[in-house]
Order: sequence, then C-alpha cells, then structure tokens
Amino acid sequence: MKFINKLTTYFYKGVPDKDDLESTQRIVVANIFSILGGVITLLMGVTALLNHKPVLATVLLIQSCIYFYAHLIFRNNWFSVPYKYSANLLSISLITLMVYLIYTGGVNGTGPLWIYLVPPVILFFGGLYKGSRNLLLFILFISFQLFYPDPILLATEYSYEFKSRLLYSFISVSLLFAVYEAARQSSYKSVIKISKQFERQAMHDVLSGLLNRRGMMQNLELEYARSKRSQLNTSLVMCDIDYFKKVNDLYGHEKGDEIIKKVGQIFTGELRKQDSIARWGGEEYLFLLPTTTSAQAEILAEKLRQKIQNTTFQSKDRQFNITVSMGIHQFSPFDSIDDAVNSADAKLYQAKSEGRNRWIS
Ligand SMILES: Nc1nc2c(ncn2[C@@H]2O[C@H](COP(=O)(O)OP(=O)(O)OP(=O)(O)O)[C@@H](O)[C@H]2O)c(=O)[nH]1
Repeated sequence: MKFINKLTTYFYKGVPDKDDLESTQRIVVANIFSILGGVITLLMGVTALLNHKPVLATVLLIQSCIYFYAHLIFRNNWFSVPYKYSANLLSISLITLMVYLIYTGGVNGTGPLWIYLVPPVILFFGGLYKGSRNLLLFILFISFQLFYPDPILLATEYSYEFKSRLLYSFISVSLLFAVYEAARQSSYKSVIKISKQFERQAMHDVLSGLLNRRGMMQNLELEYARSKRSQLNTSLVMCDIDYFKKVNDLYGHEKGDEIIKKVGQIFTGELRKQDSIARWGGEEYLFLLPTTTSAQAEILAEKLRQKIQNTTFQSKDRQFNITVSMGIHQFSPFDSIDDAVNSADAKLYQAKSEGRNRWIS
C-alpha cells in the first residue's frame, strides 16, 4: 500500500491542479510514458549494441535520453508549460524513431511493428484534432517512404504485400483510436457538464434561483477574508417579508412561492455585480455588500424597501402589496462570520418588533 502511494505521488509530480481531470490524466500518462519509453529504448539500445548494430544502438540510446529528459521536465518543473513541452518532445521523438525503424527495418525487419504505438500516443497527447492532423501527416509520410520507387528512403527491403498490409492495418488502428478518442472526449465533456450542474444545484436555491445558504457561506468566507486582509468595508443585510404567513393563507402557497421568486428578482435587479444575494431561509434573504459601509447599505435598504412596497401583486381579481423589514450590519475586524450574520438577524427582528416595513442599522 505504501509502495503504491509512493508510486502515485511520483507519477503525479507536475500536476498543477488535481481537480482538472483531463490535464491530470495527460500529465500522469506523459510521466509514465516518458519513464517507460526511456527504459524500453535503453534496453533495446543495449540489445542492438550486443547484436553489433552500432547505428541502431546509438539512435535508441539517444531516444532513451530524450525520454528521460522529458521525464525530468515534470520532476523539475522546467519551462513555463512543462506538459506541452514534454508531450511535444515525446511525440516528435516517437515519430522520428518510427520513421527510422521503417527506414532500417530494425532487428531482422521487425522495426515497423512498433508503429502501432503511434496512434494512441499522438492522439492522447495532441487531443483529437491536433492528434488526427499529426497522424494524417505521419501516414502520408510513411506511405511516401514505403512506396517511393527509389530506394533512397528505405535502407532495407520489404515485400509489396508487407508494406500494403502494414499501411492498411496502421490506417485501421489509427481510425479506431480516433473514434475512441472522440468518444472519450465527448464523455469527458458530459461528465464535466453534469458535475458543473450538480455544483450549481448544490449552491443555489431551486425556487428562486438565488444562492442558497451553502453558496452564500462560500461567498461570505471569501469576502470576509478579503475584507480583513485589505481592511475594506463590507456590509450584510438580512431581509424578511412581513406577515408572509398571511400571504400564504390568503392567496395560497403557490402565490407565496411566486412572491418569493419575484422579490428575489427585484433585489437582484437593484444590486451591483459584486454584491451577492441568497435565499437564507423561507422568506428571508441575505445580501452581502462588499466595499459598502453601513451608511451606504442604509441607502440601498431604503431603496429596496420602497421598491417592494410599491410593487403590486395580483391574485385572481385581487391586487395586494407586501412589505419587507431589514437588519444591517457592517463587518468589524473582530467579527466572526456567525457574529456578523447574528447581528444582522438581531437588527431585523428589532425592525420587526418596531412595526415592520423598515430597516435598522
Ligand atoms: N409559499 C411559501 N411559503 C413559505 C416558504 N418558506 C416559508 N414559508 C412560509 O413563510 C411563513 C413565515 O411565517 P412567520 O415566520 O410566522 O413570519 P411572517 O408571517 O412572515 O411574520 P413576520 O416575519 O413576523 O412578519 C410561514 O407560513 C412559512 O410556511 C416557501 O418556500 N414558500
């Protein structure tokens, strides 16, 4: 278990953000591929050396060094985008090696068999579009290399049957991998879309579409830290619809729901972009107002109070108005988030007990 953990940590080296699944996969695979490629070409190079093939051995050993170098790029975080640099290096060196193996035939003419490594590697590192383009260029190049009438592009001889079967099977494998890569990318995009939807749902209230308590807590924590760090003024406004029970009793629960939604829309329309608003409870809203003093929050609260009071709602043939009460609190450096929310809440209830349709600061 300890060994597996160590191995995982080793191959995750260079992953900047583990939440980005796509780039994590690419970096981990590039890490593994570079070390495996380095070891395999090293072994092949030594074998070629023992078989008295000094040129092939030299090419393989240089290749091995390139793979290990690509691996070191991640370990030492060289270059501004290590993955891009390393993946390009791995792809180019793999293609060069394949062209060379086709050219020489490798050990007893088996060299071309390694070309089936090219499609998965190129498509994985380059992605569907760039990878397919590079694969197409590779296919065109090796077709030319294999069938060019002058033997200048081949140092060995292959039968026509071998060359044509090699090319057909390579094109088939490339197509299959391209289809597989397209399916992989499309399911990855669906997973990301679904997880973003879930994330949004977890942070938002279904009825009003506003942030829910959880979503607002996240904003509160961020804003709280920012205002403490930069000593900026931040205010909170806790707002509650007055006598909402009566609204439900008189006009029905559905109308009540519609009002909760409409009031949320009115508030959203009046707030600035940097402000946030949440449905904090049943008919209770919380506004987070960055760079706002309590005096500025009072001006906003008064505007909102009047706006709601002057909005007419309709239920069948009856028209009616509602009012809201609000409690305002400006963050102090000694507040915790709970202290600030509780203070805004206490002031809201003071506004209620003093007659409603008002704000207290
Ligand atoms: N329609 C609807 N009603 C809700 C929802 N959430 C809470 N309520 C109702 O809101 C009402 C709140 O009532 P109270 O807490 O007694 O307060 P109030 O009648 O607004 O009176 P004050 O706040 O004291 O002015 C309750 O009747 C809840 O059932 C909701 O999502 N939809």
